[in-house]
Amino acid sequence: MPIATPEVYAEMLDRAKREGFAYPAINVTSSQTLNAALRGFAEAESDGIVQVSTGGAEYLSGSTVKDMVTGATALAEYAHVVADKYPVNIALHTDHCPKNKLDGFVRPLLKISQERVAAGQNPLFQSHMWDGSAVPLEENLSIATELLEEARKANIVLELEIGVVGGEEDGVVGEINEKLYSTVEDAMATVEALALGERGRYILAATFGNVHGVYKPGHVKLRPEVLKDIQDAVAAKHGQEKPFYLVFHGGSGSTLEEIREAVSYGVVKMNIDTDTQYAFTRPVADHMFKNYDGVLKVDGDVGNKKSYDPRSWGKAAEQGMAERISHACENLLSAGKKLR
Ligand SMILES: O=C(CO)COP(=O)(O)O
Ligand SMILES: O=C[C@H](O)COP(=O)(O)O
Ligand SMILES: [Zn+2]
Ligand SMILES: [Zn+2]
Repeated sequence: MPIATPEVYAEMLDRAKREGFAYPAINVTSSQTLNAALRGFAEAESDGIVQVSTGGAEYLSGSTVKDMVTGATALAEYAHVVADKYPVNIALHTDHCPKNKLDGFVRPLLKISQERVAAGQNPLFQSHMWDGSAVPLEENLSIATELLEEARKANIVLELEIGVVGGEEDGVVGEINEKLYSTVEDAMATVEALALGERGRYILAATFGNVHGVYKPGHVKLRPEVLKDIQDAVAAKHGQEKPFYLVFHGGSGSTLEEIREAVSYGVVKMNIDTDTQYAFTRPVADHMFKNYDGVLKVDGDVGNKKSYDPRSWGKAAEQGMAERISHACENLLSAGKKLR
């Protein structure tokens, strides 16, 4: 299928909320991890979301070039070509973008899509995230208002974040505190500033103890009921059931119970990176250890071309990552639900 059009993406999100499932959103950093994601979604017969972080985009441009817009554009153009060969709908998204990177990432990408739409084409990406969790809520929502209008002009969905996700991204490392839980007041202020879709479509990363990465059991305390409280409070005031389309960050390492409970409160997108990174790298480690004297020229020998050809271990890596993604589709109940 071609990459999801704005209409198909809207239908994907609406259907997920209506039918109570969510899409995995998989971070990719190369054509190969993208191919793995497409394969994983196709094998699960699930539509899905592929996303690029600012660091991923920089890496994609070439590790010495380091230009986020170049890398994100290249990945998206490549995806627009190869996605055609898979029987599922894939939306392209960009992940966490803090304030100091907006001018070098989300704003120029929005401009590229606005130009495409003005020329009668579809946008390059279907959604972008503005991560204002490091600035005060008022400023977060004021920047969100401006970006929502720009996104609307390009038929793009905006993701925003209230509360803070733990881990490297938001600089909250090691500590678990109340900032990791969004409040009903934050949610009310969000609706005040952005309405509920009438001024442009957005999805909301409301946090409930989420932390990026995988930790030993007991470290992360997810409280999905925070999402229910937020949905119920806004529903009571605005008369819409489950008003927000919610995003679950830090999906790696979460239990099936936590995932299913969050989905039941209106999560439509769950980000997974760390677990799929491991699933890609694990078979490579296996290959290198098992073929030690093939990938290395041990004791003056010549090694084995078949062992060090990047395709030989790359295929195993893709398969490992694809399997983890199919598993995520089952956990999130998107498996078997591809639109058409
Ligand atoms: O939230 C994420 C990307 O935005 C992914 O988090 P994990 O690496 O914990 O899965
Ligand atoms: O937001 C978290 C994702 O895992 C992205 O990570 P990254 O910035 O290292 O690419
Ligand atoms: Zn954040
Ligand atoms: Zn995240």
